[in-house]
Amino acid sequence: MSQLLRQLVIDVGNSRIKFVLLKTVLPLGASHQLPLVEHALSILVEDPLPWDQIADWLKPTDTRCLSSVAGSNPHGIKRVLNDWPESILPDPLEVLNTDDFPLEITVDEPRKVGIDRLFNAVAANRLKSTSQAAIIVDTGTATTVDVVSTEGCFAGGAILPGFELSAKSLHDYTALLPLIPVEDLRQIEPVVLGKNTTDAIRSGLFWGQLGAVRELITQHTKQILVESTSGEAPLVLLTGGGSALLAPHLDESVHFEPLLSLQGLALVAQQIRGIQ
Ligand SMILES: Nc1ncnc2c1ncn2[C@@H]1O[C@H](COP(=O)(O)OP(=O)(O)O)[C@@H](O)[C@H]1O
Ligand SMILES: CC(C)(COP(=O)(O)O)[C@@H](O)C(=O)NCCC(=O)O
Ligand SMILES: [K+]
Repeated sequence: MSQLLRQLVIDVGNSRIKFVLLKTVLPLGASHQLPLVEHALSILVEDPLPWDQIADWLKPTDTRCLSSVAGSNPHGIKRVLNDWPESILPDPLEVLNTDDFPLEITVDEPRKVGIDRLFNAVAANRLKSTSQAAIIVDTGTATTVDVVSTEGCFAGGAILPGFELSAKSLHDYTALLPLIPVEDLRQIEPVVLGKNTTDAIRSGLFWGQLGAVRELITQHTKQILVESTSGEAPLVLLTGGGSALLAPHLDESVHFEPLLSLQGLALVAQQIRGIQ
């Protein structure tokens, strides 16, 4: 008989905290599936925590619900845990660390890799075929462009400033450049040839980030194909808070999965519980 597993997962990043309620139908069927998103919201790290709204997500059912908290921002995680409303949200509460789950990590210092990058790799392993590598673009505070090997190992990648961080550093480290809100990039596609300071910054932020991501995908793909025995093109996944801006401009073969690391976190919690 099939059973429904609900999971509340919370990913605490450097800019935003993401809250997602996911459901998985057990036993797991086709392997190429991620937990399904029922509800999602994100707040700035300093905003009040939206516990009442999350409790409302859980009200309509009495299905069991696992909750997990993790992310790349230890200070933010502490705030979430200290504020945890035990009376309205379900225990048990799992707080995941890099050591908590099985994923081969072939980099110099595995323990130093951001856990959000590893959750992406776990989710990518669910989506890719066993003869294929994966490239994951995650546009958050930092943008990461990472590689998962054909064998499913987190193999490393590249880290660069994301949209908002780039905008902020142009303003903070120059005398004359204004702060450009990232919302400006969402509203209209920036012109390439900026005729004033603001348009020139918008152009650099948008087309520069897009160009960097494209080039890193190209370089990773080249390397993957050199090392590959199957010759299969990698699965390219796009995620993170800024991913909707890039999605329309990337190749159609790129898979847009805006909540990939939260789904990866849910999969890891399932593994730890022996649910899969
Ligand atoms: N609601 C939003 N309004 C404006 N920008 C957003 C929003 N959500 C995400 N972003 C963009 O995404 C980035 C944050 O993405 P996210 O993946 O949540 O980052 P992190 O995990 O580092 O907190 C911001 O820097 C911003 O560029
Ligand atoms: C690269 C990151 C800052 C990305 O975090 P985010 O932008 O999602 O908040 C984070 O994964 C991190 O702090 N990593 C530690 C260093 C590493 O991954 O090698
Ligand atoms: K991230």
